[in-house]
Amino acid sequence: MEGVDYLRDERKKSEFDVEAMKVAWAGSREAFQVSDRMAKLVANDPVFEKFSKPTLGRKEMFKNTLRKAAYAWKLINDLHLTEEEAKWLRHYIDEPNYTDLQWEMFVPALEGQGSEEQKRKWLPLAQTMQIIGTYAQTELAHGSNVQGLETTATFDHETDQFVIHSPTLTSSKWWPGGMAKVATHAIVYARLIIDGHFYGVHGFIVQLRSLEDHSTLPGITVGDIGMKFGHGAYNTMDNGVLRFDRVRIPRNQMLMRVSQVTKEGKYVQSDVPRQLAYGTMVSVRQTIVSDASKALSRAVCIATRYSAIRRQFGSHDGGPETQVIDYKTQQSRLFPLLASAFAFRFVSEWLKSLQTDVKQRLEAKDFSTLPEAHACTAGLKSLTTAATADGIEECRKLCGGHGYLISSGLPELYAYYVPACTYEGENVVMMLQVARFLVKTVSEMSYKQPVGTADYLGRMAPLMHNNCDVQTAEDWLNPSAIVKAFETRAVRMIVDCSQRIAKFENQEEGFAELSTDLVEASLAHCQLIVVSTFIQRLKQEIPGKGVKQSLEVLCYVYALYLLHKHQGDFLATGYLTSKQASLANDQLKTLYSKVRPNAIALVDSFNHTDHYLSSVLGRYDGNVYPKLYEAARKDPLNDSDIADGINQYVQPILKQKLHLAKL
Ligand SMILES: CCCCCCCCCCCCCCCCCC(=O)SCCNC(=O)CCNC(=O)[C@H](O)C(C)(C)COP(=O)(O)OP(=O)(O)OC[C@H]1O[C@@H](n2cnc3c(N)ncnc32)[C@H](O)[C@@H]1OP(=O)(O)O
Ligand SMILES: Cc1cc2nc3c(=O)[nH]c(=O)nc-3n(C[C@H](O)[C@H](O)[C@H](O)COP(=O)(O)OP(=O)(O)OC[C@H]3O[C@@H](n4cnc5c(N)ncnc54)[C@H](O)[C@@H]3O)c2cc1C
Repeated sequence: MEGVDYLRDERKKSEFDVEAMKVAWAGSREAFQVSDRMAKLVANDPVFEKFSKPTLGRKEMFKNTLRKAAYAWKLINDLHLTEEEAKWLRHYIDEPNYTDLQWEMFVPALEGQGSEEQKRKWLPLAQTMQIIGTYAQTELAHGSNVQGLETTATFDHETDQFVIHSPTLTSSKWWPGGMAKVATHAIVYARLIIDGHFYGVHGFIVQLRSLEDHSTLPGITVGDIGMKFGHGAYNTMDNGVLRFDRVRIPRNQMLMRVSQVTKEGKYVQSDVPRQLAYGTMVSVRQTIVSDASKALSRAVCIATRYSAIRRQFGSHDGGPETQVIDYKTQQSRLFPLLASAFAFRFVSEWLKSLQTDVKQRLEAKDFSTLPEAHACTAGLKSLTTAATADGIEECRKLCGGHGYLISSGLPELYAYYVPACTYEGENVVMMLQVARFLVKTVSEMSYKQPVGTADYLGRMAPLMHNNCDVQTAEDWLNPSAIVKAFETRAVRMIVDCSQRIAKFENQEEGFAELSTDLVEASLAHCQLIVVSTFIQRLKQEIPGKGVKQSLEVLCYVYALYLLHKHQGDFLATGYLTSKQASLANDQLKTLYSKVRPNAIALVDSFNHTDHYLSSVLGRYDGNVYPKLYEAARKDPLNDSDIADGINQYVQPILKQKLHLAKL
């Protein structure tokens, strides 16, 4: 039998309706249709071919990406694609480039932080790509600490302008995507100075390049910061370095929604919180959570299909060897990742709806949910990107030696994905933001009832004293037992930290001293959000034969896997006994055997095309070995029998050996 037959047999074992599961994964039939249409459009167009990418040099690779981005823009216009369709199109092209910054950061920054007048002027230019923008916040010496940025924007009363300046080497903007070679404009974050007074960091729209010939404008020095980790992965992007030598911009190019500077040089704070200036980061963090489920599902799809094809050991009487997916150890590494992909998908949908709600409230000047939205996006960004990056690497290992080949698709995926743990808020720094929110919520509880994702803190008294009543492994198949365990663990960890901080004379010192425990408590809070969201999702109607049941199994796998992984926390907080933790682990093993017959159908439900996966190991048809052989034959080193350099550097050594032998 060949891989093709193995996957065909696997698909026959499925106990649920795969087409209905595709809709559940996508969120709705309409969402499925849009993404499916765009996936096929990209997969079937030779312009978007990407198998040759790993063999291209940096310049060729960059140019190739520009060509694809230009073609994509043409398609978007010619086919009158909607905003949603255009997003999916860019997603499936699967090559980081300047348009990510244009659409995910530049346009949202204008929308979220521009005044009505500024939006009227700049948005149409950006939305029609008459200008191309980037988000220039991070500097050589400061990324996480936004208030520590050094670039200055000094108001000049006489000319009614701001003077943008890089006073030190370390103030050079460093990292912004698309900035080195493409962006014509940037939203530059700088210290606002009026009459020698510092008014905090603000965003300014600065033109970098001529719209006529693309040359850099006077006073601007800009370039690429150099090659990044993983050959093809993120090197299609021109992350840049930028310096300003007293560049002048009109006063009305400071983003003025949150605060304004008048012609007289007066600083006026609007009636909106200053944190709205961080709004672009909040919205992109939500997109990053959604991207995590896509990246993880991609790696899991490759590893699952290959695990069903790969056979090692266990042959009796000349029969076939065991599929590696049947090894319990393989299942215990793979299936929690499969479950995590679904968990992240559902939590990202929930986060999107939270974001929409916050946006509507902000328009009505209701800022009450902003701190929670910030904590949720920061925490979930951190949780999902860390788990996804680790998960992709685990999938590579699950594919054995072949996972190390570029043609497996996994090394490039990892290298593309792993900076998500750093960009848009370094993950530990983000978890500390969650901790601030939680500690503050606890400290305010005497006069303010916690709401939303923190409402369980309001049920602190029972959660501090209850014990788990699970007696059998079956008892763990109960959503309320699971939620209660996660709530109790989180509440006890948060309260413990809060009480210990309170003992310090200086609370900031206490926070710093306990920061490692606080990060763990924040993780416990975020895991509770993901688990609860999954459970809530299952309370909704989910059509299709066996779909809900399969998702229920995955939900329990996700929750009990976390419980097992973090059982130290659960035991230390005294809610569980070691017997109950061990029962959870027993149940987890039973659940793996329920996932097993459905594993291939579950990864088929992601609806990933072979083009998107770009993996010989993860091919839909399972024809792995012939295609691996074919891919290897195509390597440039195999172009000739005798490679360049052999006659020059190897033959002389061989000949010298002959000479020595004669002696
Ligand atoms: C459908 C198809 C889909 C396709 C998918 C395609 C996906 C593509 C994904 C997009 C890829 C885009 C490319 C990647 C680009 C990366 C861009 C970047 O990295 S850009 C660079 C990214 N850089 C970073 O991310 C930098 C990270 N650093 C920071 O964000 C800040 O410096 C800080 C938050 C750490 C500290 O802030 P600081 O002001 O010093 O001080 P404090 O801590 O004292 O906080 C004071 C108060 O403010 C509060 N608050 C804080 N933030 C927020 C907020 N956002 N909101 C609200 N509130 C907030 C905070 O809670 C506190 O409240 P309270 O206690 O007083 O009540
Ligand atoms: C691929 C990529 C693309 C990017 N694109 C952009 C872009 O388009 N625009 C842009 O402006 N920026 C961009 N960035 C920059 C990115 O946003 C920053 O790198 C990120 O915010 C982290 O900041 P940092 O580099 O200063 O890390 P640092 O803060 O220097 O982190 C170093 C270490 O210090 C720790 N640390 C820092 N502060 C604390 C603290 N308070 N407590 C405990 N530990 C701490 C961190 O946990 C980390 O382990 C990009 C980065 C990458 C990698």
